[in-house]
Amino acid sequence: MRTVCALDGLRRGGAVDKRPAFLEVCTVTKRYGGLVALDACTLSIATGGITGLIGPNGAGKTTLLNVMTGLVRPDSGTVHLSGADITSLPVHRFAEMGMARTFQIVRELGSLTVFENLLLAPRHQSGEGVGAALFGRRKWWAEEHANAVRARALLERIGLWHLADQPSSGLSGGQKKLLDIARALLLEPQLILLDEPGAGVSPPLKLEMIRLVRELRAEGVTFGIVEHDMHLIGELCDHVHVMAEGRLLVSGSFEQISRDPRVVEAYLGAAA
Ligand SMILES: Nc1ncnc2c1ncn2[C@@H]1O[C@H](COP(=O)(O)OP(=O)(O)OP(=O)(O)O)[C@@H](O)[C@H]1O
Repeated sequence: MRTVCALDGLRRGGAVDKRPAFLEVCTVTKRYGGLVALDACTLSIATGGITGLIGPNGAGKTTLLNVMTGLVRPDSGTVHLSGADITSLPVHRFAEMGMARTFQIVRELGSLTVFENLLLAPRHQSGEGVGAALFGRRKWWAEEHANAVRARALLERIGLWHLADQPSSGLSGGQKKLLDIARALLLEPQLILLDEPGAGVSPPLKLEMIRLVRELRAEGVTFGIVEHDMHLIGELCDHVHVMAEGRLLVSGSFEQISRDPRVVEAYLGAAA
């Protein structure tokens, strides 16, 4: 697989990830009025790895995730998946291309049970148009059965099967985050982008999350993780990009970026 855009990280110092890129953003700029949320940002997520995206508040991490998943269109620059330019694709095509994501704040589906939440999550399946209703009923039932089996298997995997019939509004913050990952997994993605998976999650469930992400990576899933929890980043990520003011500041292993004075300065500057 070729790398599409020249890696600015080389010029910025730190260690460049030499593995093939699964997802690349090339000189992406996004403005909100006079505010530059992303400023010619270039970085990549390596195939089969767990890449961390960190940076102080307002650095542009969530905006970048939104651009990567088609929710926000960049003013300029491109997004490439396995070398193909996907910048202008409609948002639903991103899932078909093998991408799924979770959100910083889990969408509330309060009155549904935990199991229903998974059954009603978007997934790849046959259309439900008139043609499908007339000719595809048997196939539709087979798919619904397979979906239920899969939903159960996923709930067992994330340790929430015993809560399947409970309203999802009663779940803890961490359980909701795990359920959101399970919803993403229904798409059978090759790449999952997690937006602050550790926020509001208790230490035992954080361990559960670490175990799940490692297990999925071993099965071949690629991850991109936006996170403020440095313990989670250190435990999971084989490569970390540090963003500041809409740009890539420095990249490297967790150990490398932890001792980089520019990283310390970016965080202290934001706190000042
Ligand atoms: N829809 C929007 N309209 C206007 N400004 C926005 C919008 N989305 C983001 N911004 C601004 O863009 C900048 C980058 O925001 P973004 O949420 O991407 O940062 P972040 O690194 O994810 O921050 P945090 O760690 O606090 O979540 C911020 O100054 C933010 O206020």
